[in-house]
Amino acid sequence: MATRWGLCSAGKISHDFTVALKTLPPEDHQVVAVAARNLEDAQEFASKHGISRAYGSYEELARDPNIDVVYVGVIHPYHLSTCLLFTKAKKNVLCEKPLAMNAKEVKEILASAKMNNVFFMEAVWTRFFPISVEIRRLLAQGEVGEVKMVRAEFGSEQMHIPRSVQKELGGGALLDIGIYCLQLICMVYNGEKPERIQATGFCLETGVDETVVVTLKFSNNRLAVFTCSLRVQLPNDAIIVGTKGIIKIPAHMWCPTSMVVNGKETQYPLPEPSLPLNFTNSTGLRYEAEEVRQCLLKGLKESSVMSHADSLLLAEMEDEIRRQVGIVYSQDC
Ligand SMILES: NC(=O)C1=CN([C@@H]2O[C@H](COP(=O)(O)OP(=O)(O)OC[C@H]3O[C@@H](n4cnc5c(N)ncnc54)[C@H](OP(=O)(O)O)[C@@H]3O)[C@@H](O)[C@H]2O)C=CC1
Ligand SMILES: O=C(O)[C@H](O)[C@H](O)[C@H](O)CO
Repeated sequence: MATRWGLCSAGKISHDFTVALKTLPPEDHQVVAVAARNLEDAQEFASKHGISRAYGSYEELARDPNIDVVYVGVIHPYHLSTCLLFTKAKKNVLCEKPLAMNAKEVKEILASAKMNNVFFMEAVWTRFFPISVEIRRLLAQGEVGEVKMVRAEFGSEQMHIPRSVQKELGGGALLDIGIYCLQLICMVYNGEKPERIQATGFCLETGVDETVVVTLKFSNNRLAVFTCSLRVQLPNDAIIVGTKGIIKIPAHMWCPTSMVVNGKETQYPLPEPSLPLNFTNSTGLRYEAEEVRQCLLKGLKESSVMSHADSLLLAEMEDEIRRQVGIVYSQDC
């Protein structure tokens, strides 16, 4: 039976997610409903994508009994309220990254998911790409020895995008794109808490971070460094250096289609989209969707690849980095 998806928002990433689902077998994944703040937006989205039900409020989606899982694609200041709405309505949820504005909100969401006994996952889509699966296999089998250094970058010019730069819309490089570097580091170091985090950077006049550089020290003198920026395009690659070898992830490290292991490159092409996409390589959103389906089929409440503990660790590290750089959201007060 197909997994029946309901979409919360008719925005840009909801469009890409829907296009990505269409690259999977229709007997496995169906979008059956979309909800937006305005009914006209939901209806327009539904007609563009051939979705049967359109709602003019998120509450109506929460009341729809014929949905297996809700995809939350609203901007991040609204992740807390929407996730609580759906978990309390006993809906399984896949919520876009970052899961929330801070660790306090993340804890509230995860507690509600647990209390209501629903599946819940932060949509860190990178973790489900075939390259990420292969990296985890290579690391587990010791192919590059003990990892001593991870370096990652994500910088792109986003000064014209309101939600990237305005504080009340959840702007800031770290939460929007730095999170991809941080999640890679956490994945490689197996969810270990760093012994030390040192962050430096600066804010825009709006009070959100434009560019941040972070170094992290883990046990046994293992290091990581990452840069994120809303101002400049960076090489946007990543490298994992072990005592016996090197894994390189060329751009775009957050949605990779090629990898170089000890000098040997392998390509992992993505399926072509049926409609133009808003973001780079978005048909790769299919892999996280399939992970959700597999978890639901097994009756799991969380994914072992992007667990609740992984989301909390990310949020706590983001809080610490923001504390050092001086980025404060209204949600922190
Ligand atoms: N995994 C990935 O590759 C990507 C993930 N993302 C994540 O997805 C989320 C949405 O990003 P994106 O789609 O680009 O954002 P959009 O600007 O397209 O907004 C998404 C939706 O959020 C709601 N929204 C927007 N502004 C407001 C507001 N001022 N007040 C209340 N609700 C608002 C709207 O919902 P409605 O339709 O109901 O009106 C809107 O459609 C972010 O959290 C982002 O981090 C974004 C891009 C790529
Ligand atoms: O998750 C992402 O990839 C980012 O949110 C977007 O791609 C970025 O903000 C460009 O708008």
